[in-house]
Amino acid sequence: MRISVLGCGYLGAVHAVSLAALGHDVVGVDVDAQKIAQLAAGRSPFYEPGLESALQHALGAGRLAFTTDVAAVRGARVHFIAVGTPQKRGESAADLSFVDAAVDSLLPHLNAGDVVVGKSTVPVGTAARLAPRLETARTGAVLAWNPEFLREGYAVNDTIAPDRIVYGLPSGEAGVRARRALDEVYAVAIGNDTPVVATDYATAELVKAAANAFLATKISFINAMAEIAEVTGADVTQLADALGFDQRIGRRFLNAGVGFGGGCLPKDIRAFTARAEELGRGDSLAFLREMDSINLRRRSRLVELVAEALGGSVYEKKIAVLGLAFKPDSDDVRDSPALDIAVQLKGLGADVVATDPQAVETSRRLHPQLEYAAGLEEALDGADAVVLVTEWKQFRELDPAWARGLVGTPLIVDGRNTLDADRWRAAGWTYRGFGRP
Ligand SMILES: NC(=O)C1=CN([C@@H]2O[C@H](COP(=O)(O)OP(=O)(O)OC[C@H]3O[C@@H](n4cnc5c(N)ncnc54)[C@H](O)[C@@H]3O)[C@@H](O)[C@H]2O)C=CC1
Ligand SMILES: O=C(O)[C@H]1O[C@H](OP(=O)(O)OP(=O)(O)OC[C@H]2O[C@@H](n3ccc(=O)[nH]c3=O)[C@H](O)[C@@H]2O)[C@H](O)[C@@H](O)[C@@H]1O
Repeated sequence: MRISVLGCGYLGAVHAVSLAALGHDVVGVDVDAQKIAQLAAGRSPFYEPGLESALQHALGAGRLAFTTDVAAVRGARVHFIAVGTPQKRGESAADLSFVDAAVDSLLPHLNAGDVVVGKSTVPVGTAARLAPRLETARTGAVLAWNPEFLREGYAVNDTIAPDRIVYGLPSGEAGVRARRALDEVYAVAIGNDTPVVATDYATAELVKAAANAFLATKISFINAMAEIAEVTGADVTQLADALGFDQRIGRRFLNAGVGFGGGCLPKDIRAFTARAEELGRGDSLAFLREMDSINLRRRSRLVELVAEALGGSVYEKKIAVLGLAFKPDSDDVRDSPALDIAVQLKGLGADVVATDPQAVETSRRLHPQLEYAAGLEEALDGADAVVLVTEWKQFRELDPAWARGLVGTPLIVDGRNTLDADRWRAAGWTYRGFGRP
């Protein structure tokens, strides 16, 4: 099937490449000429495992093209909207201007029978607001909403083999047409028994908001437990293990630490609360504000813990910050707890040297004032304290004996509770966990 994807960022580029890998003919469109030039040349504009090789393969097979010219969508049967929906500056609500612009840019190029499919995460009510535009422009096209649940770091696999597919469809014949087209797009996953939930626009939009709200709540719940563990001497990692054996709770997303960041969970819970308030149901989601506060508190608490461990102040102390990305296997530093902590420490007068296997360049663009090290050895050299904030494999597997030979003072603060405390202590380190002794 011929498919277009508008917006070739973390979501759209992966979507375009993955659909081409599944055998579709795909054109990716973006307003960012530099991004398009990179993609067209077979280079991923961001780090995502497996993306670049799949991109090169699809380009080589002639099934994938990239352009800034939206007219190139002509002839595609399905048009995915994958543009950003960032938080509005100074507000909690989502900025939908990119979605509106993308839909409007498509209108002159649609043919009767086309299906426009929203993938971006949007406040409930957005699809119902946009659908009449397709009718007014007499395009003969229909609108569906098909939220995306991929995780960065696993994005290609999550797109090719999702754990569920959700369609928000219009009623009547239009819905039947949209469903038929989407079933064709996802024929491989459906053939592999992936559950499909076909529903109305509002439910589909809400599934996405609710999923991210639930994940954020799970993380903030365990981080609230970490706060209590800190003052009682309990161990939050053992607590999480014990809770996780209860099948109804489950162990995943119960890792306490510096909390959640990224381009999605933080902005999505804020947009959800803003939308609930617009709908007169602010009370229903008031708890999400608390989840946000717990989450942000973890960052400042880690900074305090580092200061405490250094005798009260970080001023002029050399601190090696291990990690900048919001999670391992990504170069994404949008609302990253790790980068935020590095900036806070620097603001308190610490001599911060930060390193990350993939996110140094993305961090430098936002915070050129920080000092970055290309590798672990340089970051650890002479450090008064080491702070682990993104649990990359190379940091989890750091050898405490080797690291001890490099630092000035063997003090480690484990912001992700990911190291073996006994092993580090046995190697002569002062180990500080985050919600565990
Ligand atoms: N990053 C992720 O893992 C996931 C993101 N989402 C959602 O997907 C959406 C996109 O997120 P990201 O890809 O992370 O953002 P992003 O910022 O990486 O990418 C958005 C892209 O859209 C482009 N764009 C803006 N206006 C355009 C227009 N009128 N026409 C064509 N392209 C345009 C931008 O230049 C940019 O390349 C958001 O709603 C996000 O919440 C959903 C699931 C996963
Ligand atoms: O809407 C989105 O964009 C996506 O947001 C998240 O995916 P992602 O942001 O890639 O990353 P996650 O694996 O969810 O991690 C988010 C943050 O939570 C943190 N986290 C995760 C798990 C945990 O136990 N503790 C914890 O602090 C991570 O370090 C990271 O900062 C969701 O998991 C995806 O399903 C969703 O599609």
